[in-house]
Amino acid sequence: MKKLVFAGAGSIAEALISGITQNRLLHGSQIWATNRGNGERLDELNRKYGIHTTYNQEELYSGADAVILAMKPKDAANALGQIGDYLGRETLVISVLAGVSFQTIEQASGKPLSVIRAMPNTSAAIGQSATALAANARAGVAEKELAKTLFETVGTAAFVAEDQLDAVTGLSGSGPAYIYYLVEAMEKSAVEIGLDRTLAKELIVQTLIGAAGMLSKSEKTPEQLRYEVTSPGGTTEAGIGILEQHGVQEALVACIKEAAAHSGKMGNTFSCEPKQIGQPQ
Ligand SMILES: NC(=O)C1=CN([C@@H]2O[C@H](COP(=O)(O)OP(=O)(O)OC[C@H]3O[C@@H](n4cnc5c(N)ncnc54)[C@H](O)[C@@H]3O)[C@@H](O)[C@H]2O)C=CC1
Ligand SMILES: O=C(O)[C@@H]1CCC=N1
Repeated sequence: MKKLVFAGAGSIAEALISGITQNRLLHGSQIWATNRGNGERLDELNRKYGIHTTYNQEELYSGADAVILAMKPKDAANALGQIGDYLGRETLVISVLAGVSFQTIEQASGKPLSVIRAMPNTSAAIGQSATALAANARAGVAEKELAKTLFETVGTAAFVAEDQLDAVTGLSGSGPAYIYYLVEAMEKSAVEIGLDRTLAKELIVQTLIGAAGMLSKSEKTPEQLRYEVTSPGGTTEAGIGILEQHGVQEALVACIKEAAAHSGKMGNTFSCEPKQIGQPQ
């Protein structure tokens, strides 16, 4: 790949740019980005990663091998309406938009496009995303390979059916936020029980890394691993008893189901006049 374009320059675009450049799949000079009008943000990305930034659509899209749609779903109809004219048939469109279907993307662009939908997460910034991908019927073997290589550079990547993507979004797209929420509570309580904030952070982070390593390397289920920590009549049992009283596991199940359902609804915030695919613009 010679030229990769980001339409949208927010959190997920930066996480991907960071992971892609750190892992040297592409040099910053091969990456281009634009946003809705925040020039300072584009300057920041240019300084940090050496990428090109522009509001000139012709310059942005010409010769692009792939364009990553990385704006909010509600802004995508407008964006696709504008950029559809600049996308060549050979340009692969990669959408990270939560909940927006292939059909909607093609209708909004008014063009038959090779589209790959991807649901990464922000851990792409350090090469640790868990990404699920789905390809439309026009995306061929080479396009799928390109997308897989791109997302494997920033973590793991696997193809799923399009109808699985809302579930993936609720689970692993939003997933890092659930973990950070838990860590916020662990940090708050650590200070309240008398630990130094810096020490607490080190202990929490290593505990997470260790638990993630056990989940990944051990053949035991999470439940078995939890039982091994929980000495009868001990501290873990006392603590988990409080989580059970508060219905924390049920709350987490409801959280993930709600996030997945919301992903499905996000596609509906994308409203556009359907264009006839294949008609001249
Ligand atoms: N933040 C995350 O962890 C993840 C986000 N996503 C998806 O990525 C997309 C972006 O999310 P964030 O980065 O969190 O949002 P954000 O709000 O941080 O960034 C959105 C960017 O899109 C730009 N934008 C808006 N309209 C535009 C237009 N017409 N043309 C070009 N750029 C335009 C904005 O200026 C901004 O740079 C969403 O669709 C979301 O569903 C997917 C996976 C993870
Ligand atoms: O919160 C969101 O809608 C996006 C999609 C997955 C993670 N962030």
